[in-house]
Amino acid sequence: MPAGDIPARLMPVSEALSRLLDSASPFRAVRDLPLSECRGQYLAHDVVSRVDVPAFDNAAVDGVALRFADLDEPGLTLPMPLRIAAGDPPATLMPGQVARIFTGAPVPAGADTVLMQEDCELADGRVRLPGRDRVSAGQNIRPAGQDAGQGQVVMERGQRLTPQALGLIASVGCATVTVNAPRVLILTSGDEIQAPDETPLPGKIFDSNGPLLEQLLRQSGFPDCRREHLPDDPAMIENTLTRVLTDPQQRPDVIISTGGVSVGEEDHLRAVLEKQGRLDFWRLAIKPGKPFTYGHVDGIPLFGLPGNPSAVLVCYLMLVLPTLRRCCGAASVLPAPLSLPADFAIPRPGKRQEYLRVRCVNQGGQLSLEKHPNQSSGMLSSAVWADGLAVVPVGATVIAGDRLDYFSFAHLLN
Ligand SMILES: Nc1nc2c(c(=O)[nH]1)N[C@H]1C(S)=C(S)[C@@H](COP(=O)(O)OP(=O)(O)OC[C@H]3O[C@@H](n4cnc5c(N)ncnc54)[C@H](O)[C@@H]3O)O[C@H]1N2
Ligand code: MOO
Repeated sequence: MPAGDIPARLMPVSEALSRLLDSASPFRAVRDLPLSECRGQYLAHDVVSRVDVPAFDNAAVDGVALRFADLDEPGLTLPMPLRIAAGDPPATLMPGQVARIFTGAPVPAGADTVLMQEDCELADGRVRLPGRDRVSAGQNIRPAGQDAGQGQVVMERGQRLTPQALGLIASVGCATVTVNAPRVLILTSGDEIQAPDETPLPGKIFDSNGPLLEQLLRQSGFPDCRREHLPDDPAMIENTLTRVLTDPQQRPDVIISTGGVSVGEEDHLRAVLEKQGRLDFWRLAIKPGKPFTYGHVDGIPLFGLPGNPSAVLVCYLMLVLPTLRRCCGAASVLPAPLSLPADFAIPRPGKRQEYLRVRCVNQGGQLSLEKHPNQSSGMLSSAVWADGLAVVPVGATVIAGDRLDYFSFAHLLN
């Protein structure tokens, strides 16, 4: 499509997402990291357990270990010559005896059941036991390999390293993991943009997209990001792209730009992309975010987000992040939305699928969605007020009580 031509139809969001996911190729950049440094990142390789977890049958409670077959009528009293604490080596229990045992300690060979100390009477090296009818054979024993078996894949490539995943990986004896480590270049654009620490100048605005995108990336597991700013000058945009693509120290794996992709005379990014690389598609039926642009330069994917900050937020969460996750090998790239009633109306059908900045509120135990009164894509205060996005499909109208798909920010960034 020659630069300047405007496509007759806006591409549906679902089609754009399918095309992005289909085009996602695995990241080549990976890095070995200690567990303490990789929270939130995505595994590049499966994690295989080095051991059985637990490594041995162990007591789930503080009490006594015995043979179920030794139990009889209530009141039977047996000698307790053994004492086994967590960390002790394996021991053996003789028939007709019980062992004092503590939570996490190895169940001695010969024992098959553990009773809680509250259910017995311990005195003078002997134990008075309950009757067999009050006990189940095998109770209170956590069997070896219950959590993970030696050689078992416990975490798969593409899975995210949550705190609980890191705990599991440590439990199977792995101290480092290999994570995807794409370098992301954030390109903000526009002659009107100033850094937030500069003196405000007439006609200029402070850059919010740069900090917004950088923190979105960090929070979603992509800490290796760098920012550059582009003026509204095609030659300088070309030079910057050539420099970063040809210098191995700077060459990114992904580029995310903001601004300069609409139809104005100062919107040059798309034209440069077409000249220097390949434009895959442009203009979606999404609100905010209509001028969303996707292409490649020298084989590197470039997501061209619009300049309006809330369009950046929506396009990142709904289109860019799912694609990055797929490049990491993730099977699931978007959370399932909740279906919640709206407490507002949208009387006129729209031509674009709209992502409203909403809050989920609890009224007397019933959850419902409240919409920020100002949905301008130039505003970020509404995105701070909101805790998620509600989706209004193309052509739909809404009356209060209608259910909408709702994605919380916490869930989207989880
Ligand atoms: N004639 C038309 N005009 C516009 C259309 C259209 O279809 N026809 N689409 C509108 C829509 S929708 C959007 S969204 C914007 C997006 O335009 P661009 O992607 O080219 O973005 P810019 O024009 O460069 O910037 C838009 C807006 O965002 C501000 N901005 C840019 N960068 C930053 C930054 N780093 N931090 C904070 N704010 C930023 C910029 O100053 C503009 O106000 O186009 C509409 N126009
Ligand atoms: O698609 Mo734009 O972000 O609505 O203003």
